[in-house]
Amino acid sequence: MAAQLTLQGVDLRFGGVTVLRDVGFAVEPGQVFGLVGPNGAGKTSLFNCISGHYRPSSGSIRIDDTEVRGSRPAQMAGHGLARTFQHPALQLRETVLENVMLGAHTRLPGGPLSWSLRFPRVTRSESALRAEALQLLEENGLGWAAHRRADELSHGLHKGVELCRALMSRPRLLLLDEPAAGLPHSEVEQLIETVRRLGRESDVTIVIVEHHMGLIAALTDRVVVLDHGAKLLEGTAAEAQSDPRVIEAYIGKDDADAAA
Ligand SMILES: Nc1ncnc2c1ncn2[C@@H]1O[C@H](COP(=O)(O)OP(=O)(O)OP(=O)(O)O)[C@@H](O)[C@H]1O
Repeated sequence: MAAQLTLQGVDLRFGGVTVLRDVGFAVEPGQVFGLVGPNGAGKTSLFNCISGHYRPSSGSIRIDDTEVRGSRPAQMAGHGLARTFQHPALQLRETVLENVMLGAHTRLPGGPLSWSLRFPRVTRSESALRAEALQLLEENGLGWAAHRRADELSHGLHKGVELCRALMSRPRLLLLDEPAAGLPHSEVEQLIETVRRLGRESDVTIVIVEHHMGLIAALTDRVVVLDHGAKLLEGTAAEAQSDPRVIEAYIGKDDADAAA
């Protein structure tokens, strides 16, 4: 079942630098939720807190009723979380199919010993997961690339492969960090269709960090705007786009006054 994500009072400090200050919001199960804000606002840092890559200095992060603040990334996978990164990190010398199958490691029976000894139940599960990975690639227009090495593919296609890898864990909560960055217009349109389909067909809650406001407006139910590590506004994408505080945060007060 799609997850509910609740953040309360999340602070993140590195030494004397405050990166996040008292951030709180709730994402309801099945929502597509946007996290926007100018460069350096703290969006990726907040994703890192949710996915266990950073440990918040204080505050609460709950998935459904479970407190997960301070859990490590591998434990977060157990809570149903998967994410993509601003800069996809694929195993470049492996095939696209092998990369996607890596996303399913939490679903293989046994542990590293039974995997390396290739027990029959492991090989049976592996072939079922291989078929599933191929189907995911097909659904996302990447079936043709399954047996290519990852380093033969463009940056845009890496993003598609990374999304398939995240989906292989069958997440209940999916974090997408700037999925449209560096994509040409036609691929952004395709990405919007893909995320819409996910929202319709998969039981998953999606949180997207993105600068592409067209994508945010097309996909999200609600957004939070971060500025200087704090929540500036929560509302619909249209409300965010027309709010003077948000315009000022993006373009600076003097320019906002001049444009008014
Ligand atoms: N590990 C770290 N150590 C120190 N400072 C950090 C660390 N990670 C992030 N920061 C700082 O936190 C602030 C927010 O960075 P972050 O990457 O989260 O912003 P962002 O909103 O995702 O920006 P962008 O849109 O440019 O990706 C920046 O000032 C950054 O330098």
